[in-house]
Amino acid sequence: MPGPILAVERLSKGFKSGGQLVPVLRSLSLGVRPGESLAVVGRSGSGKSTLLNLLCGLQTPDDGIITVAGESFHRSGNTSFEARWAELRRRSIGVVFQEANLMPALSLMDNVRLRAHLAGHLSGNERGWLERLGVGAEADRYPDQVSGGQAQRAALAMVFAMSPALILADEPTGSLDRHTADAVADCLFAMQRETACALVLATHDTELASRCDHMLDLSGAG
Ligand SMILES: Nc1ncnc2c1ncn2[C@@H]1O[C@H](COP(=O)(O)OP(=O)(O)OP(=O)(O)O)[C@@H](O)[C@H]1O
Repeated sequence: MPGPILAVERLSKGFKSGGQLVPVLRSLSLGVRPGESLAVVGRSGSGKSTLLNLLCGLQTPDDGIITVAGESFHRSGNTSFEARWAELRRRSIGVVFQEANLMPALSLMDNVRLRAHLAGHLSGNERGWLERLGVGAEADRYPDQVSGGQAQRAALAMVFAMSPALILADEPTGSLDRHTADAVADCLFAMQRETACALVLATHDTELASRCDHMLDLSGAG
């Protein structure tokens, strides 16, 4: 069995409030292997987004070690810490948010091309990713000319076109109606299994969470 793409050891994070450190995550450990998916659930404010931010280096832990695709980050990171995280986000970590973060001045196709190019994975088959995600016909449209569901499919095409080792998805279907959310989730899980990348998905949606291989409930983790 392959080793984990993502490994977290004794991760802790808190925020200062009224001069006191309020713990959000306390000594959390987890691992996700290639092709595996982990749902992160928990009540509002339990730390789901904080965990995802830590897993892509957008926030710094108070303690613990995060290893992504063989690169380890300790709390006491040296001066190359930011640059190493930026490089990992560019090449290996695909991030999907609740709202598709497409460049408004570029067509869906050029958004996918740009993301693949930045990751060093421009293959010439970027239209193929849009087609597989069901938005091939919209490839030449701009983000303000497509629906929320179509934009989110394009955001997924961007992520898969970069051939990531790890996808972090924060409420990826949270802004969509049930029918569209299910269709987008079908695409996400199908492509994730096919490409054998690891997926960490934060959600309030228990139905969506139950489609993942494992579940981590952060309620009471702080
Ligand atoms: N930059 C920050 N400064 C201070 N406190 C913060 C900061 N970011 C998050 N918090 C606090 O940390 C806790 C966890 O927030 P987080 O956004 O991770 O929760 P969540 O589980 O994603 O919530 P939701 O489901 O509502 O999106 C909350 O109490 C929040 O107020």
